Amino acid sequence: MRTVAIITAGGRGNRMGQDLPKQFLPIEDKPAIAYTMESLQKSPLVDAIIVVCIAGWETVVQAYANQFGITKLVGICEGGATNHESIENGTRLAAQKFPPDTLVLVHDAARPNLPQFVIEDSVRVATQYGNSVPVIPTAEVLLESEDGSTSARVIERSTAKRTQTPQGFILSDLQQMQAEVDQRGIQPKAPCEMVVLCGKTMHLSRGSEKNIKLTTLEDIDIFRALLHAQRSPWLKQSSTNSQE
Ligand SMILES: C[C@](O)(CO)[C@H](O)COP(=O)(O)O
Repeated sequence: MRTVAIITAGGRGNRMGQDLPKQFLPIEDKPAIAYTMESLQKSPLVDAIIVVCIAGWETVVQAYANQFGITKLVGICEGGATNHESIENGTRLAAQKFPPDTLVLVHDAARPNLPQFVIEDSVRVATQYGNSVPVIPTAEVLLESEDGSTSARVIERSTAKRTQTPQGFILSDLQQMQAEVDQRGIQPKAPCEMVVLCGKTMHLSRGSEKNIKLTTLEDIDIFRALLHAQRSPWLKQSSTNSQE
């Protein structure tokens, strides 16, 4: 079975408050999306990469791919108005190039620090069960708030999971579920939500605290710190921390 990664880089990243979209921000010596593409390029489990990006940025993505040796890039397409529509565009392109039983890994461009074991476990679980979503436990007590300033409800922490990407699916299943939610007029926030909305079970794989999603400027600081820690030759790196 072949595996294709769809990197979603179609968002504007308004919460970052920068002129450049967050996935294109230069961090240390390269743009965020270059780190993301490199992680998937490096994985022996990934055969091909498709990038879904903001209209007009296609040539920039191709230039970065050339610059950073992303030889697995097989296609770039335009994003949609929502994350769901962007994933649909990427899925359509994947379906033009690969057979229906292809394993698809949908990954956020804004997660540039993707550990190899997270890819491996996502592929393992999706191959075994038909889908996968990397998750991490919730360390904090969770309060639900309707108005943003008060709360009267605690969410059970032990069963709450924080979801990440890459989320794995069989290409034909992904297309079927997208058709179903479109027909029902629903816009899921993430593919794992779509699966649940379609009445199916999502299978959990191992995520990592290091698989950070760049959302605010604080996340850039954390990513920089992670890069420095990973580059420190005198520190032993753990890739399988039990908390991850
Ligand atoms: C897919 C995701 O990363 C799972 O945690 C998350 O839902 C993406 O959210 P975004 O608002 O589209 O960045």
